Amino acid sequence: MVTIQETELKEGILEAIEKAKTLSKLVLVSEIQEINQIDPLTFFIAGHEAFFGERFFWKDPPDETFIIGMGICNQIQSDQAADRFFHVENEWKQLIDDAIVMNRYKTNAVGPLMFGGFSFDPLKEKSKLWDKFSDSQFHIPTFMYSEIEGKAYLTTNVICTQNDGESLIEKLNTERQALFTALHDIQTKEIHQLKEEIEISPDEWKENVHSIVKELKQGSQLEKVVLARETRLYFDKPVQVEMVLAQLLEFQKESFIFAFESNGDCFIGASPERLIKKSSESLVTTCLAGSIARGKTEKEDKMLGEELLNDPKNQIEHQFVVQMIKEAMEEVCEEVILPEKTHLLKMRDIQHLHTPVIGKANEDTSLLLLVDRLHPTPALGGMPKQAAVEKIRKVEKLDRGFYGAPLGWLDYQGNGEFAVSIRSGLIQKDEASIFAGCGVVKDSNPESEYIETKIKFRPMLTALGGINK
Ligand SMILES: C=C(O[C@H]1C=CC=C(C(=O)O)[C@@H]1O)C(=O)O
Ligand SMILES: [Mg+2]
Repeated sequence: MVTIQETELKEGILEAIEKAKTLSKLVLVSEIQEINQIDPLTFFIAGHEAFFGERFFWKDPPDETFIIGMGICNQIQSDQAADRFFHVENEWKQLIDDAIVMNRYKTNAVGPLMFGGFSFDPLKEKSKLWDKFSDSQFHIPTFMYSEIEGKAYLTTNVICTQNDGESLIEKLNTERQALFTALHDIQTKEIHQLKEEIEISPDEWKENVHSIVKELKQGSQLEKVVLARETRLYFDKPVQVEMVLAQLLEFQKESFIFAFESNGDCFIGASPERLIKKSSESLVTTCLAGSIARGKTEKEDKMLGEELLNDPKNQIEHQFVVQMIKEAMEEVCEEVILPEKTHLLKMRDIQHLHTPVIGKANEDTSLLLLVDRLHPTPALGGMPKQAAVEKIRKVEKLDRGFYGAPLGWLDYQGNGEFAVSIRSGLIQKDEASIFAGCGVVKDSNPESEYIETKIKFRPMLTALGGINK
């Protein structure tokens, strides 16, 4: 049980109400305390009754950072396409500029933090699929459990207005107590079963790959276009997000694992791809493109890895990403370091060509500025960026929504991390959509690319119960 330091939070709230009166605006109060570790998934499950639809879950690949949010204390959302990254950053700054933060810890990812992301392309014609999400959507949680390098913290955030009074403190305390009581009363529920799996227009997708290959060969300005597709799944009862998360945590340990609930739907996945991480001035990003299956034996797996490393088509696909990310990083960094040789990154179902890139950011470089500069990398868009995005907008049947786009967190000190939200799906009660795409270059073959997307569906399909483990 956490001991709640009521007095500190109370003082903060009373101060914030006064400040709200003086400034005639909302004031955010944030209290942070170190607590005993709680299993992150258990904390997420504990919010099922009281905070369903208002939760998020985040884990990074080395298991250094777990962030679980409950309740929406405030949100930043918009469907505005122009300058959307700048717009979100501005709103965030305005909120935290006047915030009262009671933080004695020198740790990232505690205190005021917003979690969320952006759609892949705000100019794509909208379908019903993503009507529960805005093009830019971030939640500032009421309660947040952060586990950072083995230490655990609880943040409590509250927005105060000039009309609030002491009853706000009582309400918050009751909610917080209920959440911690629920930790000891986790009930197992009957698991959903997959009834039907429908690939959306696979032949049309292959036709699209074929046409793009033809265009690339004819010497258009385009050099690479990533094409994605969808599989729709039907279940016998509502999908239990918690069970899917448990599966992802068990089988996709090398990935970012995320869940983001919004208005009853849940965007969830296990992505191996980091877009950008910022901790003070230190930056880390990843070039990830070029894929092959895992082998059934160690020997076969090694052989496949070697084949991938030496395959010209996959190397070209990968090098477009390296080229673009290197350029982007050089614009905003004092120094950029990347290995000379491409590495392999192996997950349970797939292996990729991988080039990690690190840099030291110039002083005025913000995380969202970097997200803006990098999204979409040629691992999800293509080369050149603008022409590829326009091509995808025109020919792709899928409304990508949040798939393939930046998803992650930003704290009040400017630190944070965004993944590229691939190997993901959208859960909608007793239905779900899962997404997968492929980098199409001159030497692509529609059938092989199709098989590659089949492999990329596997992490989500397994987690949803569609493939026996
Ligand atoms: C677009 C996806 O993967 C990207 C990331 C790694 C490898 C890729 C590839 O080899 O095509 C893709 O560029 C996806 O998983 O949906
Ligand atoms: Mg590929």
